[in-house]
Amino acid sequence: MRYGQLVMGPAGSGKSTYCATMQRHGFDDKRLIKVVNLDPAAERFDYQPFLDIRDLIQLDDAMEDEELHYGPNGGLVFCIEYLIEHSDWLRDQLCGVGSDDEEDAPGVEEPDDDYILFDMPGQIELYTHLKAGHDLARLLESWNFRLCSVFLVDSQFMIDGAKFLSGTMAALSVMANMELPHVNILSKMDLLSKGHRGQMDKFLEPDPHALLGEVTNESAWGRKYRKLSETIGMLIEDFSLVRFTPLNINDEENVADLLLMIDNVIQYGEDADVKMRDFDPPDEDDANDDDDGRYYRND
Ligand SMILES: Nc1nc2c(ncn2[C@@H]2O[C@H](COP(=O)(O)OP(=O)(O)OP(=O)(O)O)[C@@H](O)[C@H]2O)c(=O)[nH]1
Ligand SMILES: [Mg+2]
Repeated sequence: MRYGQLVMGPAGSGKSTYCATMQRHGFDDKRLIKVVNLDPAAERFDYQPFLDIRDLIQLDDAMEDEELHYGPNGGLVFCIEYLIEHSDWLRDQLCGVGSDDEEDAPGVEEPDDDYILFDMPGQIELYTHLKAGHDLARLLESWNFRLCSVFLVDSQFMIDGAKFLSGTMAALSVMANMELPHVNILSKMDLLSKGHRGQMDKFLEPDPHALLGEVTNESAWGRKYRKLSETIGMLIEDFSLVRFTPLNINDEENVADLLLMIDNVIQYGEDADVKMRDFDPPDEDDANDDDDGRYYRND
């Protein structure tokens, strides 16, 4: 089985830093977490990429091409579409050259629990409404990846009601478009002042009505479109659609908890063998033993 996180979010929200942090955390924990760079415009990152889209196509290729003449934004979208059109390249790199997973060819060895983070570009429309992000997720799933969308939003942009709503709507669009289990992260918590950190608490278990009160009283626009804002608030609340998990990359416990949460979402580790051990027969009145006198342990 393969496990993957598609790490998405607006430009500069901390995606590459998140990948580097998780890889380092895994390393300390003797756990191999690979990172694939899918940002054709990336210049530097602090992780060891297992695979790099720039070996297939670079942003400059799309921008300098005589016929294409893309600007940086269209160029980026072109590169991801190009990657999907050349999915053989990606599959060979991810699953081994000549691998034929789609047909479940006999003799192809499945790697044990491959765990891969995909560091995506900050071109948010790739995930909110274009087909490219959605298609990439389906491709990976067809190669036996169990995936989770990880959507990062910079916590500094989420400190008032209006910004929170707009970040929430972006997260909702990604959820709807990607059709994957989804985790939202408030990144860069270490940069928030103490005061702002306190303010942030109300967004972690959001009460859309309270937030909307704040939004709708703020401006003439807010008052005029009060009903619309209220309906959006109800949508968020009724479906419990959006939750954010804060991340301070300097707090190891925070990093470990977040990774565990995502592991649970993609059911990583649940297929591990259940090991049985014999213990001395427990006391007669010990209520915790199993019928056959054995304890079960999953380690
Ligand atoms: N203090 C602090 N800085 C951060 C954190 N995450 C990212 N940064 C900084 O924010 C800037 C952008 O971070 P990246 O990780 O490159 O963000 P990105 O989302 O990969 O950016 P793009 O790929 O350009 O969209 C860099 O200067 C990082 O050092 C964080 O958790 N704490
Ligand atoms: Mg990046």
